[in-house]
Amino acid sequence: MSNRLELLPAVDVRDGQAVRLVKGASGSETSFGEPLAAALAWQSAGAEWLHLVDLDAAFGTGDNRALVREVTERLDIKVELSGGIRDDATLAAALATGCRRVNLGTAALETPEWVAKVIAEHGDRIAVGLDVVGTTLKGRGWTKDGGDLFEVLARLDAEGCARYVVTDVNRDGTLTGPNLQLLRDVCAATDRPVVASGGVSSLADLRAIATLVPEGVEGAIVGKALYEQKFTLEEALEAVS
Ligand SMILES: O=C(O)c1ccccc1N[C@@H]1O[C@H](COP(=O)(O)O)[C@@H](O)[C@H]1O
Repeated sequence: MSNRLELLPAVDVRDGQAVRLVKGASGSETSFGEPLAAALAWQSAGAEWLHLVDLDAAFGTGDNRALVREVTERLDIKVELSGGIRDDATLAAALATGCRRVNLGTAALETPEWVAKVIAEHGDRIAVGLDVVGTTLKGRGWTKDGGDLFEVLARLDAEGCARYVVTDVNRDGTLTGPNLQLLRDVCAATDRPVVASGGVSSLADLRAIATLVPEGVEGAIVGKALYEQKFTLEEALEAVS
C-alpha cells in the first residue's frame, strides 16, 4: 500500500452532461459541460484516476452507457466506473469499457449472492460503494435504505471484497468538509483499503484525509471543489505528495 493519498477527480454524468449534485438529490444538478472535456482536463492536469459515474443509471432514469464507454476508451488513466451496475449484463458492459474497476452500490444491498459471486470472479476489479447517512446504507440513487454499514461491511469482508468507496451522502456536493470520523470508523472495522468521498472543499481537507492513510484510507474523490475552482488539481496533487 502506498503512503501517498490517491486523488480521483469525479465526472458524474446526467443526461449527457458532467454535473454535480447536492447530497445526491436528483434535480439539484449544476451542469459543467461535456464529460469528455472534463475528463481530459483532469488527465492533462496529472490525475492518475478518474471516478466516473453514470447518474441516470444509478437513478433508474436511463443511462449514458455509450458516452461513459467513449470517455473510458479515450483516457490513458485508470477509471473507476459506477452507476447502475447491478447484474451480469451491466457488469459485463462496464468491465468491457476497459475501466480499471467498478463500484457496486445498490447490488451490494439488494443482491448479495450475486455480489459475492462477482467478487470471487473479478477480484479487485470490484469495489463496493458504501453510501451512508449516519450508519444507514443508501441504494437506488440514495433514495432507499439498505441496511447497517457495519453489518454489510462485515459480510463483504468475509466475501473477499477488495476495496470500499465510502460516501457520506449528507456531505456530498456540499463543500462542508469530509467526515473524518466515519472514515476512521470504517478503517477500524476493515483491513481493506478505503476511498473517501463527500465534502472535500479545500486543500486542508485533502491534507486531513491524507493523515488517515496509515489507518487505511487509500484515496479521495474530489468533485465540486475542482469544478468550482476552490483549488486546482495540480495544487491538490502537490498537497498530498
Ligand atoms: O455520486 C453521486 O452523486 C450519486 C448520487 C446518487 C446516487 C448515486 C451516486 N453515485 C454513485 O453511484 C453508485 C451507485 O450506483 P448503483 O446503486 O450501483 O446503481 C455509487 O458508486 C455511488 O457512489
